[in-house]
Parts: sequence; structure tokens; C-alpha cells
Amino acid sequence: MTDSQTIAKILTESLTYLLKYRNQTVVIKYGGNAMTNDKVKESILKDILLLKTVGIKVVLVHGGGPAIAELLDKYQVESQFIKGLRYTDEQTAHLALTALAGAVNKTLVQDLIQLGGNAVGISGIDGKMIEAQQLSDELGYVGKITNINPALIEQIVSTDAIPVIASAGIGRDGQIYNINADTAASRIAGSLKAEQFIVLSDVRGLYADYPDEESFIEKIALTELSKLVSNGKITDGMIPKIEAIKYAMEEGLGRAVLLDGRVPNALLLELFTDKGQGTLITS
Ligand SMILES: Nc1ncnc2c1ncn2[C@@H]1O[C@H](COP(=O)(O)OP(=O)(O)O)[C@@H](O)[C@H]1O
Ligand SMILES: CC(=O)N[C@@H](CCC(=O)OP(=O)(O)O)C(=O)O
Repeated sequence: MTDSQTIAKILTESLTYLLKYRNQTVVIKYGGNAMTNDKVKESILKDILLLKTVGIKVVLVHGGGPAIAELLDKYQVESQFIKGLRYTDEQTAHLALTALAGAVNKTLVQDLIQLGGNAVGISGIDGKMIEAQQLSDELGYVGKITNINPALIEQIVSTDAIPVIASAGIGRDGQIYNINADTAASRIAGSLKAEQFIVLSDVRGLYADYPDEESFIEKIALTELSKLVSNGKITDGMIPKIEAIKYAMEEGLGRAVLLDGRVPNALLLELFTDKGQGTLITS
């Protein structure tokens, strides 16, 4: 078969999937660790643009842990994580917002536009999209999400632009909170009643005994997941991801996928082929 015949065959075969996902909402959480390599980032953003171009309602929610860490370092502010969440004092809250809603958010928008698409960058503060209150005294200004107002996201989705959302929240009193991006993304996916929630990270997916390759999990149901959590097999940054997915599933989310953003075209392979790539979590 010639190259062009192969391309035509692939396009024809993808028709089933294109029809399946057209007009469906797909929320993608893009973690900061899968942003640090420019090639990986370009591949992810190209996939996201392709999804939008074929009529999928794509919503991008991003983190930026490494960018926050870099800014904190610059200002010599020490940072510590408690169960995967960053202790956030006033200065940390300010710098986290500066990094996430500033450079990270706007660079993603810039990149999507440079690649030929369109995007609108906002944070959870805009339009009171993510309402929050203090999660605990222990964590300072880390927010617990009390409500999601999805109207602004829906408005952007109805245009040619992809909403690019930085995780931050606002209290009733106007206090700004630092919100873990996995939590923000899963709650947004739940509130939009998304058909797919995809978490892009720098790990292949979920392991029953991380990092033992043999223990990689292709598919797991929510009930089994709870057992892994209580057995202490999920640690660090994986804790908020799993907690977030569990919560969103209790709210009605049907399935979520933990995907390795470092794999070229991971999103296309996941959505447009039979063979899933990462770990599929079902409700
Ligand atoms: N059971 C597990 N399976 C997979 N990863 C795990 C597990 N437990 C802990 N982790 C850690 O969670 C990390 C992913 O979370 P994180 O670094 O916060 O990603 P991101 O910045 O993309 O949100 C992995 O790189 C791994 O070190
Ligand atoms: C409360 C809390 O931990 N907030 C996170 C927000 C960014 C984030 O979640 O970024 P990743 O997705 O890259 O990890 C933080 O300060 O790092």
C-alpha cells in the first residue's frame, strides 16, 4: 500500500470514533510534569486541536506544579506537600496564582493559537467558575471546591475556541484559594457531565505497586480503587488524582482515564483506537 492509501485507510477507520465523539464533552487535565518538555507539549496540544477540529467539545484544565516551584524558588519561598497538596500561605497563594493563571495559562493559549487553533484562557476565579472555601487550617489557603459554575466554560466551548482553565478558586468573601488541578478538572468534568475525563500526567497510569511495571493496571472499577487507597498503594501526586476521580464518579462521571502525556499522540490513540493506552477507571 502507498503512503497515501494508508492515510486514506486510517482516516476511514477512524470514522466510527469521529462519529462517536462528535459533540461530546471531553475534559482533559493537563499536569505540569507533562509540560516541561517542549516536544511532548507540542504533541499534546496538536492532539487537543485535532479533537476540537473534528467537533469534540474539548475543555482543557491545567496544573503547573513545576512552574509554581520555579517561581517559589526564585523568591526563596519554601514549599511542602501534605498528602499531595501544597501547603499555601499568603505569599505562596499569590505566587501560585501568578504562575498558573499567568505564564502557564497564557503560554498554553499562545501555543494553541500558534499551532493554528483558537483558545481562551481563564482561571477558576473568572465568573466565579470555581467557588471554594478553606479546606483545613493545616494547609492554609488551599481551597475545597463548594460549587462549579460552568456557564462561562459552556459559552467558550460553543465558539471556535478551547477554554484553557487555570485551577484557582474564589471564596464568597473574595478570598483566593490554591486548588489542586486534578480536583478542579474532575469537578468541572462532573459539572459538565462530560463523556470522557482524561488525566494527562508523566506516568503510564496507575500501578498497584508503584513503580513495579508488572503491577500496571489497565482497567479498574471504583470499588477496587478504594481498596488500593486504603492499603496505602497510592501516594504523593496520585492521591489528589484518585480522590478527585472518586468524587466526580460519585457525582455521576462514568469513566476516567489516566494517560501518559509523554507518549506521542496519546490522546488520539486513546480516543480513536480500540486499544486504550493508560488506566481506565470505571464507576
Ligand atoms: N500507585 C501509583 N501509580 C502511579 N503513580 C503513582 C502511584 N503512587 C504515587 N504515584 C506518583 O504520582 C505521580 C503523578 O502525580 P503528579 O506528579 O502530581 O503528576 P502531575 O504533575 O501530572 O499532576 C507519579 O509520577 C508517581 O510518582
Ligand atoms: C493545592 C495544590 O497542591 N495546588 C497545586 C496547583 C497546581 C497543580 O495541581 O499542578 P499539577 O497538576 O502540575 O500537579 C500546587 O500548588 O502545585
